This record gives sequence, structure tokens and C-alpha cells, in this order.
Amino acid sequence: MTGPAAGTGPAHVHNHLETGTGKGVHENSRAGHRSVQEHRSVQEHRARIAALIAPLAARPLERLPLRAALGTALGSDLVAPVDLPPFDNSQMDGFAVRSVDFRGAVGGGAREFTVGAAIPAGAVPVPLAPGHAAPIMTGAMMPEGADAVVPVERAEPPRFPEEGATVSLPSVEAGTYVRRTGSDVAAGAVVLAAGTAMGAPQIGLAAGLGLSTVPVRRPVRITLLSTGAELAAAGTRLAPGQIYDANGMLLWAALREAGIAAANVAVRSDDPDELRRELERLAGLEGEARPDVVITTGGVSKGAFEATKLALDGHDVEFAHLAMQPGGPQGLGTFEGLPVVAFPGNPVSCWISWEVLLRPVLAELFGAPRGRRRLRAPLAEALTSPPGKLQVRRARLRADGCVELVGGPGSHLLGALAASDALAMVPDGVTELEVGAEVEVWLT
Ligand SMILES: Nc1nc2c(c(=O)[nH]1)N[C@H]1C(S)=C(S)[C@@H](COP(=O)(O)OP(=O)(O)OC[C@H]3O[C@@H](n4cnc5c(N)ncnc54)[C@H](O)[C@@H]3O)O[C@H]1N2
Ligand code: MOO
Repeated sequence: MTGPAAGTGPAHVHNHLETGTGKGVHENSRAGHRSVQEHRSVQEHRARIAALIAPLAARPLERLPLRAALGTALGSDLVAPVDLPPFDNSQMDGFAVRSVDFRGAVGGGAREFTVGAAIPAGAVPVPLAPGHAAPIMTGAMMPEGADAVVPVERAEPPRFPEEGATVSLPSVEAGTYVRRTGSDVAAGAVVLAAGTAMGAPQIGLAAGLGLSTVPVRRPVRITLLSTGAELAAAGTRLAPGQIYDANGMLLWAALREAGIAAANVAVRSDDPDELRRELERLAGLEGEARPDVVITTGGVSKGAFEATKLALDGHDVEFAHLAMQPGGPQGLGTFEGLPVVAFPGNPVSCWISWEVLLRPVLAELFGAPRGRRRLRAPLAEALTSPPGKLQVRRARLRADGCVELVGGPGSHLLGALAASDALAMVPDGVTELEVGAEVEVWLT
């Protein structure tokens, strides 16, 4: 995958970054969840996440107000109800003229006009009489008969004289500084195709077309479930051994930026029964209250108190260790019919899991959020990477086009994450890279 445009479309989800061997994978079926023994490839895990949430592509269509539609994907083609511009108008503050009036001007040069009534933007002008030039403001409707505009600074005198006075204007071709009806967007044309992510320009276009709502799929409902006995809520005092819950807000913000309004819950305990009760509560919710997907964070590795693993035991959920760092330990499946994606607890692991596993799948399935821009850039420094794993380093793209690493590879380095604006991908099979070696960079 090379070039700045690469990876922005759905087709790129599965075919880049050959990571992980995927070889020799076998799964142990215990009473409940399955644990994959060997490292699973990133593509394989993405494909499984895609299969888990693919049914959500059929969410019902609805019309959302523009503000709420930001970040969502269009549910059907958007057809322009009006022309843009809706009428021929001036591109400059100047004088509307009939270009034929310049015929016969000496040497194709200037000639004198009688100044007509001024035309402000928003007014409907009277037709322009031959030999007249009407002061016209930018965006104002061209008067009937006029077909060109001379900017005021080219007039002699270079200002707007009183109506009835004379002004000398240099010769112009028909069409000069006239913005024609429908020349930007023609009424009836499909201006945005179904599946287009609604960013600021698309929202601006919809507003410019006079639309107050757009057709989208019902927004995905995601509940973020932070787990861990060590978690403390922001605003409380940290007891010894505690840390503040970063993951809940980190993922909430990541989803919000991606056009998804998520809900947060926390089970500040390592008691699997407590977590199970919370999952049962979420699975039992009905209608709009019921999440489409729950993302858990924490409790999925090999410790003695892996609450998420234990709570999901007996359900159709599998756990695997991916050939990726950070974001190695992962889980996914359903809990009483509720799709669950289990991310590891380290904050950077959560972020990378979102960026590398879930976000590209949403982009592929739903068209929004847009895929991250990817490019190749030379490293500003040498690096080493563990064998057999895609290593995802936090990085910054410098003004000189080189990519520099921010912080080390550790998945607890939240400060470095916040100082980064890119991810540098070191593919598996690569254990050392020199200064100047090219890596794939995702701009976050
Ligand atoms: N023996 C092994 N130990 C670990 C392995 C392994 O393969 N073998 N994998 C390591 C990797 S890699 C990761 S990543 C972590 C994943 O651990 P868990 O998903 O079980 O997460 P926790 O143990 O609950 O937490 C890990 C770390 O993250 C902190 N944390 C958790 N939740 C939050 C939160 N909401 N906000 C901020 N920080 C959070 C937690 O305190 C821990 O420090 O396992 C390794 N271990
Ligand atoms: O895979 Mo863990 O996410 O290194 O830190």
C-alpha cells in the first residue's frame, strides 16, 4: 500500500500489511470460550470482527439532522434538489455589462458606459439596457442582458459612481467573472453516493443545497465497558494501587470522532460475576437502549484474575493472541446474542485495537468512518521490532516528510500516545530498520 490515497477505501481492509503467519493455528475448546494457542494474523481477526458486526450493515434507513449526521455514512444517494449556483451571479464586485457593447471599441480597448442601478446580493435586478453598466456586488444576480463583469478596480474611476454618471470600462469577453447557474452542482444530479462518509465538506454541501436532514443508516450503538478492580473514576482520589480509567474516555472520544456516539459503563472489580451481571443487563436492554456492540477493555490476558475471560466463559466467545504489539490479546463473540469485542486493558493497546482492528472494519462495512490516510515515509531514526509481529509505533510525521517515533513500544505510554499524530507500521518479519528505511504510516 503506497501513496497518500491508499487505504482510504473498503478494498484495502484485508489486503495490506501481511501480518502474522496465521499458520499452525489451532483452537482449544473448553466448556465455554475458545483460546487460540498461536498468534493470529491481524487480517484474520479483522475478518472475524467483520463477520460479527456485518448484520449491522442492514440497519434501517432514517433521516438525521445535519448536525447529527456528521461522521455517519449516507444511507442512499443524495440528489441535488436545486442548482448550485441557483442563478447566474457575479464573482466580483464590479460592473455588469453586455459584452457586445465593446464591439467596435477602439483597438478592442475601453469604452464609456452609463452607470445603471446598483445590484446588491439578494436583489432581483432590472434588465440591463444597452450601453449601460450596472454596479454589481459579489454573489448578486446578473441582470437580464448582461453576460460579463468588470471588477471595480479596473474601472475608471475605480469606484462606483452615482446612477446616471459615466464610467470607462476595459473590454471583456462574454462569461468573464460570471458564475453560471448549475455550474457547480446541477439540480437532479447525484452529488454524494450512498456510503459516503459525511465530513465537514459533505455536510456543508448538504446545507448549501438547502437540506436540513440527510438519509443515513441508524447510527450504531456501542457501549464501552471498562473493567478492572484497579480502576478509579476521574475526579475521585486515587487509593494505593488504583489508576484512573483512561480507556473509557479514550474509546468514547475515538468513536465520537468517528461519528459514533458511545455510552460508557464500568465494572470496577475483577469479580467475573459482577461483570457477567453487567453484560446480562446490557443484553437484556430493549429497543434504543440496547447496544449493537459492547467493547470491553481489560481482563483478557493470562493473569490470575482475568474477569472478562471468566465472565464470558460458557458463551460463544473466543480469545486469541494476535501477531501484533500493542493489542496482542483479543476476544470476540456473543454474550446472550449481544456482540462483544474484547480489547486488552492497556490504554495504548485499546487505541491500537480500535485503529487497526475495528475502525477499518467499520469503514469497510459501513463507509464511515473514513479509513485513515496511509503513506510511506522514511524513518527519522533506527528501530528494532519483535519478530513475528506487526509492531505499531506511535509516531509523528515531520514537516520534512520523515516519520519520528514518539516514546517506546510500551502499551501503557499514554503520554506519548497523546503526543503522536501517526502510527508507524513495522511488519512482522522485520526486526530492525535503519534511519531512512521506509515504513507505512497511518495519519491519525
Ligand atoms: N503472562 C502474560 N502477561 C501478559 C501478557 C501475556 O501474553 N502473558 N500479555 C500482556 C499484554 S500484551 C497486554 S496488552 C496485557 C493485557 O492485559 P488485560 O487485557 O488482561 O488487561 P488488564 O490486565 O486488565 O490491564 C492491563 C493494564 O492496563 C491497565 N488498564 C486496564 N484498564 C484500564 C483502563 N480502563 N484505563 C487505564 N488503564 C487500564 C491495567 O491497570 C494494567 O496496567 O497483558 C499483558 N500481560
Ligand atoms: O499487546 Mo499488549 O497490547 O503489548 O501491550
